[in-house]
Amino acid sequence: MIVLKFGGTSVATPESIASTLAIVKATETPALVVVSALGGITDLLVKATQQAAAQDEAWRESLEAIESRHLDTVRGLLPPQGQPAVVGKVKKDLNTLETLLEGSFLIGETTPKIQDKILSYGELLSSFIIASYYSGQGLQAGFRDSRKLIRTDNTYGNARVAEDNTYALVREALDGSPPIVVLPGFIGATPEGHTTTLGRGGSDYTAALYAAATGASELQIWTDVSGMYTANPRVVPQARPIAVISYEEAMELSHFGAKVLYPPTIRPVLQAGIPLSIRNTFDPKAPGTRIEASANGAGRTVRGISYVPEIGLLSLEGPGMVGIPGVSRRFFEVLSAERINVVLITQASSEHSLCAGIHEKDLARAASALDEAFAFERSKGEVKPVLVENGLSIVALVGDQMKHHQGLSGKMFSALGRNNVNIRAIAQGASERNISAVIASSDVKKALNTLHEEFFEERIKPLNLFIMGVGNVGSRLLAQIRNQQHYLSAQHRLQLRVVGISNSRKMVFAEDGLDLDQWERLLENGIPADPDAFYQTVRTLNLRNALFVDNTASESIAGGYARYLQGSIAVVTCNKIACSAAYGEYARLKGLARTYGVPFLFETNVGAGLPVIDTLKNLVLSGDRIHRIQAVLSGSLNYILNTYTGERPFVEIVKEAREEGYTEPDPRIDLSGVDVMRKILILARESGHGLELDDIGNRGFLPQGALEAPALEGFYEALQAGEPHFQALYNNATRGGKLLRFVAEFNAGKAWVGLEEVPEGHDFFSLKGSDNIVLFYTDRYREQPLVVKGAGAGAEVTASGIFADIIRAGKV
Ligand SMILES: NC(=O)c1ccc[n+]([C@@H]2O[C@H](COP(=O)([O-])OP(=O)(O)OC[C@H]3O[C@@H](n4cnc5c(N)ncnc54)[C@H](O)[C@@H]3O)[C@@H](O)[C@H]2O)c1
Ligand SMILES: N[C@@H](CCO)C(=O)O
Repeated sequence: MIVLKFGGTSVATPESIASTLAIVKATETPALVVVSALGGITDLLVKATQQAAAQDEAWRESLEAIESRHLDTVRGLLPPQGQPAVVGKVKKDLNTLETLLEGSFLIGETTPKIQDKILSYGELLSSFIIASYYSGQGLQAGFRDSRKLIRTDNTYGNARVAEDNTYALVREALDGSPPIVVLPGFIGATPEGHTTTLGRGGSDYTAALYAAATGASELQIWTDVSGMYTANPRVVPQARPIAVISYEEAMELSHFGAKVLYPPTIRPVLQAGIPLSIRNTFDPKAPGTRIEASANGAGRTVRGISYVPEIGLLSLEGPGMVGIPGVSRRFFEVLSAERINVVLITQASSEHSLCAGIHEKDLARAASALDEAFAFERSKGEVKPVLVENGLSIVALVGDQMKHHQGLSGKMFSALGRNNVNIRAIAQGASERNISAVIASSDVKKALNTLHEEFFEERIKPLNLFIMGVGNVGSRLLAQIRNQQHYLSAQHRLQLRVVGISNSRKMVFAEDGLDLDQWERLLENGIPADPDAFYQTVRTLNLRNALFVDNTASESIAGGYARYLQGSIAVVTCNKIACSAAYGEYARLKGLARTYGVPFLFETNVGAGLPVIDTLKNLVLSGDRIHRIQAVLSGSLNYILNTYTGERPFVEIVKEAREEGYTEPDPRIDLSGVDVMRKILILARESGHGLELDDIGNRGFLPQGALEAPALEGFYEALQAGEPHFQALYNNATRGGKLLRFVAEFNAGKAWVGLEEVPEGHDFFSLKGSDNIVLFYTDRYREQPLVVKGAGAGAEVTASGIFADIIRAGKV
């Protein structure tokens, strides 16, 4: 014997009922098929009853809707010649239903007993129609009325089943029945024959009773999802069905949104050791979830993640609670007297406070009852008024095997912490089957996805990027990300999603990631740019593994890093302003990154894509000490000084460097030496020296007045006018066989930058194009420095340096 149960969604339409036929045809026989009312009918029956009891004439419309749903179903399923007999019986039942509703309407009330009778027609009609349909399709199928088989007490609405009595009746009644018997779920009857209903999850319970009574080989619950999922798939799209789960785990997980099963109802089959599976009527090939009395040892430690929304916390606190027996008893007695369900309890061993999580709707009632009960202690200052917090939810890891593994709660809380999810309360019972955390409801989506990723997704980790600045560097970065997306997800399990983009005019967001083939068009059609609104959107979207990338040269954007870091959002930047601002600001940002455990990376601040800062960090981390740094750190100046021979005007070459993307957006920052000052300052700071920009000497080489011009055009004119000055500099150097280099030096705690003539054989002499070079002299590299050399400017190499920082941040 096998028992199949089809829920309301599986029998909602003629098409879905046809799907059940295919499943029943393929199943072994003998089989019992338990069905719910056609989807939506029970709600309509409840509505009609309430309307009738309220003497609202609209009950007739509800009844008409009920009638037409059933008659349409008959017409949709049965051939014309088979319809009259079935329609006749359906109409007869509908007439009785009408009489019952009419009665309620006339008296102006209903009772639980009448309500049960009315509700029973949902299942009675569906099972009869389906049995008729099956037999018309060549199955040897019959119908039995569950009211004759399931014996209950008279607790109408939630009747208790006399199981032994029921089992005997079932065995007797089914003896000699056809291979397939269709039965209504949810209903039973008292010994006197009065109709009753079985309460929440009633049809599952009916099916479990039939399976236990007949000693079935399996109970299959057919629904519209492919089993119990690792998390609610509506919140966590990557959630997947759990293959095998224990009864206890199913109980714990049953809290989660999509209520596939109400586990208490399946107790009879588990007691009888009958396996149960949850299957999808609309995807019958999917294996679904198998629930076993004990699935110990099989599969993972964490079986699923559940959550309970709309939770409030009550905290009772005060010095008068310490060491006084009976406080918690009174606390819970008050809640119990108010019939308030307690969902979660915590008390610290200091005994100074007691905290309970309850459903939000009960919060105000609970608080006033508790305040009243502890009024005396409050008046003496022994306890404080009850603290009430709402807007909370519980997220929980569930798994029988968790108790055998240390480190799971550590992993859970650090994953949540990394993503800025604040934990308000924690509970873990000694069974260790469930670790629960109370968090803000606004964090639930992020928390569930984070935990799912941590415990179930060995596959792909998403990185959610918010990119500010899409000029030379930013646009190259987007192109590189687009080209590399596939490789990263295939080879490194990283899914890069660009969720937000802004330039100084427009910004655009897409939670699932912008299409990088058309980001220009999307941005152009975006909303007006506003860095504060950008930040607010990042916070509102509240995505895990979020990264803010700054490709601007803007001071105000750099001024916003702190708020991102405080929100546990990593910051990657090629903008040098923050790290070369006042030392206090630099140190504050690094401190925030440490405090919030989130990366703050700026490798491209020095040497563009070259690994200069990373090399320096590794030297310092491994205990080396930096004595001296000698470097050429300006790609644009090196390009200009390498290209200038006195033949073409100096200013023309400056403009060329700008067009090549070597200079800052404002080339005066390069030509004045400020860019190089910033870079050597950052290297000095990373070496452990708290220098300020003003401490750095600058032997500039521009003609007088060039930097005083208020606008770029005036600056270019001054360079033009200063051509003889540049020629003289060039000639002086080359006359002695030397070359001009703009160098930077840090030595014994001091730093300076300036133009120098370097002779042949010098490390800087052969430096080509826009190359940079950095020589580190340290404890370990005393005579022969550690050298980093290569292209030190250009949008492409800079973008690749930012990209490397993004990956570094993503792998943390
Ligand atoms: N070019 C290089 O070789 C190189 C190397 C290392 C670092 N960098 C740094 O890269 C950064 C960008 O350089 P670029 O050449 O791409 O500049 P760019 O002028 O081409 O692009 C700057 C981008 O930032 C946007 N922007 C500016 N101010 C903004 C604001 N307040 N709000 C929003 N968006 C704003 C602009 O609209 C533009 O999209 C600079 O900080 C520079 O120091 C460049
Ligand atoms: N403008 C910078 C870009 C790299 O930071 C330079 O010329 O080196």
